[in-house]
Amino acid sequence: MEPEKKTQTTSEQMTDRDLSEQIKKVTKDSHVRAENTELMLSFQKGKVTLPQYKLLLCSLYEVYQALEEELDRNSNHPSVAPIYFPAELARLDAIEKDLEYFYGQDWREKIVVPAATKRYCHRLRQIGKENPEFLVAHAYTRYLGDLSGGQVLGRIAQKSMGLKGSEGLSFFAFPGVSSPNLFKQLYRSRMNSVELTEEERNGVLEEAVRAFELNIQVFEGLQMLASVTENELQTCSTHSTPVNTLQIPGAIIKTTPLLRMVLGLFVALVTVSVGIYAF
Ligand code: HEM
Repeated sequence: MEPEKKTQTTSEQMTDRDLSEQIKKVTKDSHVRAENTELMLSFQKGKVTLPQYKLLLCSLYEVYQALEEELDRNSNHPSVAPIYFPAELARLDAIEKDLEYFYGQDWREKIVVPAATKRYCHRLRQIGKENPEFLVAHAYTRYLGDLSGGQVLGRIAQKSMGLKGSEGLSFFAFPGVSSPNLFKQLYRSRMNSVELTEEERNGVLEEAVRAFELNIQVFEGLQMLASVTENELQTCSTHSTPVNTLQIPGAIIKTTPLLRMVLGLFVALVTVSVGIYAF
């Protein structure tokens, strides 16, 4: 039998059969696409605006809430236990802190997300119930991304939005991880220790590509939402009383009664104007 090919990295011994290598390989093109979305390009060029960043935080809140709830619920599952690192990686509390900083104490009532974010969360909850072994693909995509490019992006974001210190940027900080590179090595070795059948392994690899795709769709949805909200709909929403949603193509915005009234008046005015013009 042919020996497994070894790939030497700085201090790790990897084989082509390692999940961490396979997953990196199958998502390589998706990573390039994700990096080149308009939103990520704005980040890299130091052009991310505060409204864009606030909207991104809203979506990250929903995504990490779903991801971390499903990881917690399945923490004893044999495919999840090895990669379960809530103390080091969990992002939800940090995002909540940032949202409170930007939106104030009633931030929960101001969450605005594109429809793509809802789809991403729906998928996370579905696999949490039906295929918990796929959670490794989603945890990899988000957490290793946050520990890699995310670190640079945090510093750029701080500069481009003129934020002082680390306020509003908790999302990028991992106080429980002293060396992101060493931690990534540990994480990869834990991924490689997950026992998967051939079918499950293929499912995980497919799911990783899907995870990147879902992220790309969120970024595209956010870009669209930012252009609509920047001028008109900056303060939206209420979570109390039944949640109301306003559908603009590809987006879900929770609206206040006042906002709905203003929009209603606007539509009525346009209708009357068109009527007068036609007359
Ligand atoms: C501005 C956008 C981005 C930049 C500049 C960036 C940059 C990087 C860099 C420099 C690495 C380290 C590569 C290595 O160690 O070989 C990395 C790794 C990674 N990134 Fe990104 N990234 C970006 C966006 C994203 C997004 C949007 C995601 C996912 C949603 C993502 C997921 C990952 C993952 C999972 C890894 C770990 C790869 C591995 O070692 O297996 N990245 N990124």
